[in-house]
Amino acid sequence: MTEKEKLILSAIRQNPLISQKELGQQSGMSREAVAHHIMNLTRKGFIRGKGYLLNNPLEVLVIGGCNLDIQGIPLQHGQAGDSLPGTVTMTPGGVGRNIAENLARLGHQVRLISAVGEDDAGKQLIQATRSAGVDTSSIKAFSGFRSPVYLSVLDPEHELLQAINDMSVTEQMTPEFLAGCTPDLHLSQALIIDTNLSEATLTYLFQRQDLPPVFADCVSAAKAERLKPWLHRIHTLKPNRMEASLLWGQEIQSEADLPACANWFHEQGISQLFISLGEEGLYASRSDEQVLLPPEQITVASVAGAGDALMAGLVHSWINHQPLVNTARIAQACACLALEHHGTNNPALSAETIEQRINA
Ligand SMILES: Nc1ncnc2c1ncn2[C@@H]1O[C@H](COP(=O)(O)OP(=O)(O)O)[C@@H](O)[C@H]1O
Ligand SMILES: O=c1[nH]cc([C@@H]2O[C@H](COP(=O)(O)O)[C@@H](O)[C@H]2O)c(=O)[nH]1
Repeated sequence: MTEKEKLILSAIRQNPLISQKELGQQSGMSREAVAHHIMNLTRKGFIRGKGYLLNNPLEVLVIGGCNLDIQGIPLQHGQAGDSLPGTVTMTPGGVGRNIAENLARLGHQVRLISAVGEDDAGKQLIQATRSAGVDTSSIKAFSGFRSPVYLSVLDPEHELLQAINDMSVTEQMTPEFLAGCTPDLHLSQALIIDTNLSEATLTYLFQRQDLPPVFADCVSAAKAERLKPWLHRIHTLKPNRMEASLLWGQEIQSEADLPACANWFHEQGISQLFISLGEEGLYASRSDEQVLLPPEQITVASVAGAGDALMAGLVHSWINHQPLVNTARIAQACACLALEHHGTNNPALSAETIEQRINA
């Protein structure tokens, strides 16, 4: 797509009923030149027809992991090295996929770029993600690979004991692969990435000049380090306490350390920082405003997916121009809904449920 075509497409995206004359005035081109570019955009498949209806209007793009989550919870404590009766569940997961699913449930147009294996698990993951309302046309099934699996074992109180991720196919999301599925990157209102992406792929993305605001999820302490060279390119970052300490290079020992930590992130170029503090709530910071939100009193059914639902709430609030305190409350409500559900994502999530919850 040429620069002029990009200009025209983004003006049409803002106002699909815009006239060719107005397009010409906005872009400094003659009406004839505009008509020519519109014809080319239609030919290339970006415009569907009269009225300039955009093909696949994209609000949010998510690039990240798509996993099968297998979770085991024993009924009682036991000895290490022994097996125990309990429940084992299998649900769709993966940080990027979870965020995309939650965003679709919150009512947004969202496309997920991800990689699975050419196997039954991959088919089920794509099907479940599509049923939740996500555009799955950019999830590729790679032959010769198994779909990614995240295996977690909780204790009888539902706290995470240990988890293992087996995600080699995720490495297939190479710069070349991403280049092929992101010609329209500049059209989305936000790009959400997770650190399941390799360092080379993150480097490719962060060096692009057509990035919309980037929301980054650290995924885990082991993977958070991948973001360190790119903090100046990130609009919104959501680390938990451990991940924030690791990136900051100092340990957050108490509440009193949070403002200094947030300042450091803002100095690196982050506009919005949200540190998830587990059962201690959520710390939110923009350069001129900070808030420490106390936790909601809830009964936790499963800890998995809370941070991902929180991230979806952050994107949702940003698209809706919410002030910081509302943003934190909405995002925390999304996280709590995930925590109250047995499984990674709560199908009861919607913009209405969240509004009712924060106004209750
Ligand atoms: N036990 C809990 N009770 C109440 N709220 C919780 C609890 N655990 C987490 N939360 C809420 O969910 C958010 C995300 O959870 P957390 O486990 O910190 O996410 P992450 O996946 O980022 O580590 C927290 O910031 C907090 O608001
Ligand atoms: O290295 C990774 N670990 C874990 C996940 C995903 O993170 C979710 C659970 O993490 P949390 O409890 O932090 O929300 C699961 O869906 C799991 O598949 C992932 O994408 N990559």
